[in-house]
Amino acid sequence: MKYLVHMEVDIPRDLPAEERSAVIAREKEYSQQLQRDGRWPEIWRVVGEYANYSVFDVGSHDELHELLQGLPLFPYMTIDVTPLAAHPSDIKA
Ligand SMILES: O=C(O)CC1=CCC(=O)O1
Repeated sequence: MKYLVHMEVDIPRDLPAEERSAVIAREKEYSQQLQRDGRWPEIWRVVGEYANYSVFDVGSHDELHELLQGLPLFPYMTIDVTPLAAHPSDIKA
């Protein structure tokens, strides 16, 4: 099942710089592991914003929920999820 996910990041300004760098590094590692195993096939920066659009390819709503809750930046994010279905005009389908 595929999902379009919008993540907007808002890290509090008073978070110490070291903690900020550490959480961003953990986020990158977590994300790249999911990209490698195929569950996070697309990630795109939104131009001019600390936000991304991502595509997740997972087995269930519950699995996606667990993955999103596990994001190191989860406490600092606003997340919107759109479930995707096949389009009848898609020539790949
Ligand atoms: O920078 C972002 O958009 C938040 C994020 C998600 C995965 C990652 O590495 O950073």
